[in-house]
Amino acid sequence: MTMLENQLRLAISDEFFDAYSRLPKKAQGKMSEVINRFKQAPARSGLNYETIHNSRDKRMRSIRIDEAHRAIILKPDTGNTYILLWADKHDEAYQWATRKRCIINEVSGALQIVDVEAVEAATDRLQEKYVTQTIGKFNALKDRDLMRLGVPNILLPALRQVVTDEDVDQILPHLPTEASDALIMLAAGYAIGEVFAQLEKTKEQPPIDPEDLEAALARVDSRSRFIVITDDAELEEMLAAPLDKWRVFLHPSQRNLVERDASGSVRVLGGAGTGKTVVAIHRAKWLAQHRFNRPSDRILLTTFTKNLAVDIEANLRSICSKEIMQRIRVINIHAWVEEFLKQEGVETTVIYDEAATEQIWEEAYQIAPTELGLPLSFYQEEWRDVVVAQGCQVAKDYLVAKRNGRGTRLSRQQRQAIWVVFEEYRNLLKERGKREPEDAMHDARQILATKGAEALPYQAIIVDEAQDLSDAAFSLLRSIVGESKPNDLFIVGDAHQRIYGKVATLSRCGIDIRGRSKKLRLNYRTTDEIRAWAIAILTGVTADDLDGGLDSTKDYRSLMYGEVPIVRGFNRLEEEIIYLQELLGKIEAQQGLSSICLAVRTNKLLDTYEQALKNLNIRTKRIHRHQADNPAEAGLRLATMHRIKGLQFDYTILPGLNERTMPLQNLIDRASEPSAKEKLLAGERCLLHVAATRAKKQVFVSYFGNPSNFLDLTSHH
Ligand SMILES: Nc1ncnc2c1ncn2[C@@H]1O[C@H](COP(=O)(O)OP(=O)(O)OP(=O)(O)O)[C@@H](O)[C@H]1O
Repeated sequence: MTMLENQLRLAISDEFFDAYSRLPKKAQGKMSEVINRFKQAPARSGLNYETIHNSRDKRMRSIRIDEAHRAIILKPDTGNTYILLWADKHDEAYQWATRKRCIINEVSGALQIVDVEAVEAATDRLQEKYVTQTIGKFNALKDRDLMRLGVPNILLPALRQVVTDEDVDQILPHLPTEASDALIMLAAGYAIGEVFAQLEKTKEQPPIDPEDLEAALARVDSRSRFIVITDDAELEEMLAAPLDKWRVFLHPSQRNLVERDASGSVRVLGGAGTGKTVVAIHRAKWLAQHRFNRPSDRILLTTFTKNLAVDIEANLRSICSKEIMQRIRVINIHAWVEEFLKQEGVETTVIYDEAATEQIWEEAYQIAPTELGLPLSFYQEEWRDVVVAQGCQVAKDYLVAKRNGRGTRLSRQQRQAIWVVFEEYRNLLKERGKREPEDAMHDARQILATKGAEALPYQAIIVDEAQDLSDAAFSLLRSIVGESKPNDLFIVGDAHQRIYGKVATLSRCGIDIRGRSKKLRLNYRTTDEIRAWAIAILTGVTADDLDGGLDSTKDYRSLMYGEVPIVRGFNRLEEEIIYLQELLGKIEAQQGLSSICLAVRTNKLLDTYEQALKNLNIRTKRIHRHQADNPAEAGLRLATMHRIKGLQFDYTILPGLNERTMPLQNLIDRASEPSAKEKLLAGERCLLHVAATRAKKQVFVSYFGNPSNFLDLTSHH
């Protein structure tokens, strides 16, 4: 009899997969056999379900894996759903089981695993701390409301004792993930109504049956930690490879974005590492599977950087069938535009490197009105921040363009006089068969306007790294997918990570996200120490919400903890290199060099470090633009900070953070006016923020000579 025939079902918790991956290889093999036997016939499988004495949950049983190891399974009193929870050495497995209880939250309906012992200890600690009367931070909140947000009953007394932010930190590790999200928001000062609204819990669940495991497992909160096995092949696969949890377990805030119809375009914000890319990938799959599944349907998943597109495609492949993959096109926006123009017979080279336009700028500058006395850099900034940013094609566009954030005031006549230089620059480019990316996008849009969106197969577009796309890019994407319709655009981004200076406003590009804007708050990548350090780098930087409003980082947290980034200073490069050599040796002894990325501000610096490390016989490997990184390949990863946007590593090493390198002095000196300088400085801070947030475990920062001014701020952390 198979599982389905006798209606017995097996659910597995996310923690089980962690525990399983820590078992010795042989025990893993045995464990798989046990699962298979269970699936054949749970009641008659010959498996011995041992009761666990002193267990806080009477339904916990142990099953023998081999001589030394046991698995813990929840055997239901009623119903047919068994839940596999843990695997470990005999004594440790029993200890785990005695501490835990599996409960169905009576208000939220989620199935939750609570470490009763740890919760009791935390409650005692807080009660001892506040023996005298104090006003708890969350006292005004009703029990029922907290439970609706996912707080288990048993944690309410502890929560009532919370006074300071440190107390909140004590509680967070014991909460189910949906409730930690809510608590972070409450601690950051959100009103309960706002928390309900943002976490989509405005409606109370219908009455909950606290015995009905199956109903509980089907709820979105439970699905962040349990999977009901319906497909044997899927299970095999999950057990065979070390499980990337993002493939299976989505946070409720993530799943609510993925598996849901949207009446129009959606925008998702979230700090570094909150799973924006994960959500984009799952969304593409869901749409291709459930919404746009005719053979001719196509979904475009686009990014700003080429590397990330390559990486995303590899990840997408790991969760999609071949058939679904055929309907999803993953390509960075610039490559798409070049390909499209080529198909349309437009011969042009798109130039991405600003340095490559320098010569042409100088030629155009020859005709600049001398009476204005504006330096070339002024024209270049004005071009980038006003003309290109707002897609000005003719003088009239520029005359009415907004010049927010530009310091020097210009009269109408002056604008007219200046426009001549821009026109000349554009013409010179065209003469040489070249185009700037934004102009190429504009041209592509013009072509589409005559052909109509029906000429293209795309039913939906998903955008990652939206913060680096311009108005021209979004206007083009709108044309590609056609008139507004349900599920048309799904846009994820984070303005704190904007490193190419382009600011778009979606509403100006025909993209209306009102009522469909969401936020992700839990960092799944880095430790909270790295997150806090990287946020401190952003001091003074204001971030927008991609639609003309503001975004904040006050409710952005990580639930993993580790060491604060280590900052070391040296007098000379040679000394820094000796330090790096030692550091690399230490990490290599534990984990191999391929888990480390060394990232620096400029290509020139990268050459310097590469050479120095080669001289020391340290194996290195540069990160390529066109190739997904193969973790099996040996060697320390090397890249510029720009190149690693969207990627991640166990460790990042950020050397050469000297006074004149970060911010890059040559760049800052070119600013023609204070406001332009401010903008460049903010961009440099964002760049360091991006680099620091690539690390999962640890960040090592160093400099030689005088340190970067950005580092001062973080020393207080
Ligand atoms: N639900 C989840 N469960 C487990 N891991 C997750 C989950 N969501 C995301 N992650 C992991 O968190 C890390 C960061 O995810 P992702 O790259 O999607 O974040 P991001 O928001 O796009 O980051 P960034 O903006 O910094 O590039 C990845 O290792 C991913 O696998």
